[in-house]
Amino acid sequence: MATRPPAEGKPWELAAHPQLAKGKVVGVVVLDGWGEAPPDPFNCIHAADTPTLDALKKGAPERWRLIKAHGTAVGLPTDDDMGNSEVGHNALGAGQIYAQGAKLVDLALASGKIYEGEGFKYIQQSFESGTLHLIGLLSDGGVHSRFDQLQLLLKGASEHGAKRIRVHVLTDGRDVLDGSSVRFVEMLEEDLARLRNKGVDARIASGGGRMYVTMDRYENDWQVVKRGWDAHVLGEAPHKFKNALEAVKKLREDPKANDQYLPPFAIVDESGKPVGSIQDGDAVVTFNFRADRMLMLAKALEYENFDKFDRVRFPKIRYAGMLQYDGELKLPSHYLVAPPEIERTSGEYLARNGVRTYACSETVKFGHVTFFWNGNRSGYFDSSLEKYEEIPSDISIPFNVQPKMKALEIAQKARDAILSRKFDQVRVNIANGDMVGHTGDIEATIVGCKAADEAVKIILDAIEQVGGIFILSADHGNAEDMAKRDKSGKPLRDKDGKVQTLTSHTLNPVPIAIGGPGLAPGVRFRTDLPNAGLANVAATVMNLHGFEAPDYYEPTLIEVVYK
Ligand SMILES: O=C(O)[C@@H](CO)OP(=O)(O)O
Ligand SMILES: [Mn+2]
Ligand SMILES: [Mn+2]
Repeated sequence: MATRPPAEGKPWELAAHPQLAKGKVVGVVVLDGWGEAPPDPFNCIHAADTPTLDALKKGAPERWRLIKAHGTAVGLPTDDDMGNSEVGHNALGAGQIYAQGAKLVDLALASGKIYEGEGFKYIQQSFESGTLHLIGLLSDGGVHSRFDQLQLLLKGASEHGAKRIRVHVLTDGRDVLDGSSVRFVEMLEEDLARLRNKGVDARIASGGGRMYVTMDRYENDWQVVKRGWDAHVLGEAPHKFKNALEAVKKLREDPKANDQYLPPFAIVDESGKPVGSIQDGDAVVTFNFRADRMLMLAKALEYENFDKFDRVRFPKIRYAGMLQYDGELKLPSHYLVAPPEIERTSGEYLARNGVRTYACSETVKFGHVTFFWNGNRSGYFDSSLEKYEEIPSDISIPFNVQPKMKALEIAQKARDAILSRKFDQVRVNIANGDMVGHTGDIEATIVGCKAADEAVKIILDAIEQVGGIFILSADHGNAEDMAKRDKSGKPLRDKDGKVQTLTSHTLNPVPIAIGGPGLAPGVRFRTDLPNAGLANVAATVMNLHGFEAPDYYEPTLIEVVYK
């Protein structure tokens, strides 16, 4: 697994592909949360009417195959780690496999290097007289954060001088089972009790469900972050409890409540005063390693000038992210672990070789085909060649109520961009399989999958009209399996006999298909790369644009064979 590409000093100019012509319009479609699994009542993709994708599958094995989208194939610590959008789109765009945030944090904690870095030394200056606040997702999903890393950080910080620690917990239920928040809070309380026994004043101070409190992304809804700010920083929330276990248990009693959407809560003392609001002189660490859903809070914590909501108070704190979340904005400016240096992405190469790119998605996935695709870098490589367009997502409407999301609008934008002939690459992310899949609502997910298929048809028709090429794949699984299963693959049932809903991503491979009238007749998938994964896609896309990929990229999936 590379930590840096061996590219230093290499030219940016890409060699012409010996057999494939330049100048074709290439449609790049990423279906979010769209894996491949056996037919089953809990496989929403199978259950949905998806004639366009079914037709592509018939092109196997020459023009349809499966590729890996989880675990070490995308730079995660182990092959038990499910895929996710960040690592998935990073790999798709970068063409190389990088040790990702989760892995880098593991290494830094295991070696103790995390405590020697600039970021830790910076926050450490607050330990003598201030409180250390840890804010993040309470989960072992491994997508945004991991509980064992929080445990190690708590222990390490206390051993390195933190005397007063407050944890602000965001409950998950999206990367882990709904209801697991209770167990995570219990486990965290056990750890904090151990710290108290050692003389550290350590407590949970506030919290809320990740989708309703704090962890919004791509500036979809600043109110989500404001709720978090109020609870974590100001210590103000509509619900007040004496401890966090009582909080999650009580708040979950509402029949409509779930971990993802728990309302914000603050922990208060006997006199009703918050036990852990954030004050001048305190240190704050956001302990998620993944960027997208921490960036908005990072802005609120770090930017002196900020107008997204009224912060009421802007305490003078020492703030560090677990990682630096945005390499272009250099945000946060202090961080505990250096992020993967994702360089020489296909987006940058293609821009430097004159390829004109249009990228589009709706807000909730917009950064996936731009920021993540380009190696966690915001902005354009060359604004004269690129156009990124965002379609506003529905706000405050659950995705199972509006499962078609903006699939049609994205497809129409892509169609127009293709037909305009102003772009060589038209890249989209279609969100339904993932966003609706995360709700755990099977019927709605089936509707969402059908809408995604219809969107694909619009894009493929446009490619047909301009004599172009398409390449379609996905970033990880989700909608193809909505049941938690035992080792043999049988759905697990709860105590009432109901099948346990799987709201998370999966370990499944994802399909990849190529086609279109512009694809040279002899192009087919190679058969010598059975273990290929998402990182092999970038070289493939470069070939479709008529270029050879750099030699240090993961190999292309295609070959040209004249029969
Ligand atoms: O919603 C998210 O943040 C993650 C799941 O935690 O999904 P994705 O990786 O598809 O963005
Ligand atoms: Mn995704
Ligand atoms: Mn997802």
